[in-house]
Amino acid sequence: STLSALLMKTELLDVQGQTFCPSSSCGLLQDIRYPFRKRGDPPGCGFPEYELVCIDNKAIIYINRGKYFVTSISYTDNTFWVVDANLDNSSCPIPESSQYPYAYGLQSENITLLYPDAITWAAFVSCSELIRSNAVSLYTSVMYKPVDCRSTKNSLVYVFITKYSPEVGNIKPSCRYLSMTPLGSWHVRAPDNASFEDVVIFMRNGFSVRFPEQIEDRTYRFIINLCLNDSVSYFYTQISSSSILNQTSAIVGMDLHFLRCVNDYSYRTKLFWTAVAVVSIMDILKFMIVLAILSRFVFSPLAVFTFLGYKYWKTRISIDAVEKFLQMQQTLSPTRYAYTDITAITGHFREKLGQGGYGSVYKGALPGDVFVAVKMLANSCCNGDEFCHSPEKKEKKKIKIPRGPHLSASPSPLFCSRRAARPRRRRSTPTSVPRAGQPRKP
Ligand SMILES: Nc1ncnc2c1ncn2[C@@H]1O[C@H](COP(=O)(O)OP(=O)(O)OP(=O)(O)O)[C@@H](O)[C@H]1O
Repeated sequence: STLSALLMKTELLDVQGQTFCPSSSCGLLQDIRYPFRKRGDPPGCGFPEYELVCIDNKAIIYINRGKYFVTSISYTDNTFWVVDANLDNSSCPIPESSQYPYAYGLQSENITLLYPDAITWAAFVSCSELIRSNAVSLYTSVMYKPVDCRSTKNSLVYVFITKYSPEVGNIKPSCRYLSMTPLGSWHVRAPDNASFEDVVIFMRNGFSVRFPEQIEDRTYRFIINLCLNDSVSYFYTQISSSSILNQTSAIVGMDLHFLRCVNDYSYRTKLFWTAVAVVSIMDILKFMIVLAILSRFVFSPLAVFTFLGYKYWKTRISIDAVEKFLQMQQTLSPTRYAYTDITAITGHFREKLGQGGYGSVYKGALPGDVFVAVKMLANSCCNGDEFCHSPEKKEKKKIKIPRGPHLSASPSPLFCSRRAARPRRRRSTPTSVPRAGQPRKP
């Protein structure tokens, strides 16, 4: 069903309006298709030898200029059943064939395609002498059965059954050949002693014709070449189309087109399924090759570029973090304040927060209500060296640990590092500060 869907899809994709060889019917005869063709079908449909003409709901085929009705077709057995169209409706019909006696089957020099599937044949002869008893031919025994309804005084008509190869060359010297016809099929054979009445029944039923093997080989090559050309031209047509849909469907459509073509000419035969298998394998190979090419030239570079991009992005992020940090540090750089500023910031040293080793710490407020602690050096022994040395060290230390919690600490404009070279810190006690609460000018 999937395949049918694909084939139907291909039908939809066929924008060229190309005509394939759909099966047709004629009267009761349904599903007429490859290797048959109907008169008027496009060239390439079926074979000329298998051309059928539908007249009055009857499918007619010409075999060696003989006209026959096709009554049934068996695509599984590669046979079809025909009845002589010139057989009259009288009770005394004989084949009207004016053809040369069949050397073998129905073939002639020009026609090598159609072979009867019948084993038994009826041969009609006209003799100048009475044949009294069963005659024995050179190779096989044949029984001459009189056809009284066709005989005259000077021409006595007989019929005899022969197998495989008609015994035309071995008829009696007093007899001349009239006509012959195959009877039945491989399975349905006329008995050796069949009477004329029996032969009439057989003739009205017709005989089976098969598709010979050698045509299939020739046919296979023909079909494959035809369908390859067809699908290639389909591909170029699609590629040169202005529609993107058509262009993208060119590659897949080409395969489906090919399969559909083979199916039309060789409906679900061994050839068709072989073509399906070959096309499937080719498609898998094509897919793998395309995948390998894409991996080599697209996916691999893409993965490398993605990785490099990711690395670059990560680096940018960390650089941005450092830049941000450094910018923040600019606001922490030491600022010189006048004493009047300090008094304004601390509100005239209104609120003392504590006492350190070097001086008292007061609460202050910078513009924008930023609260700071202000230490007033009251007990410096080192001329403010602490203010000069410690900030650099502090900066470096901070860069190494950019996300430390101290970054968000409120800035202290008068910040004094404990790492500054100074004497071992003394515990701050009120008694150790000589002028606690009386800050001197910094
Ligand atoms: N930001 C602040 N907020 C509130 N109080 C503070 C603040 N900074 C300092 N103090 C008070 O001031 C006192 C002295 O602080 P400081 O940092 O000067 O101590 P220290 O390190 O012992 O001094 P030094 O470095 O001069 O030896 C603290 O004990 C604390 O009570």
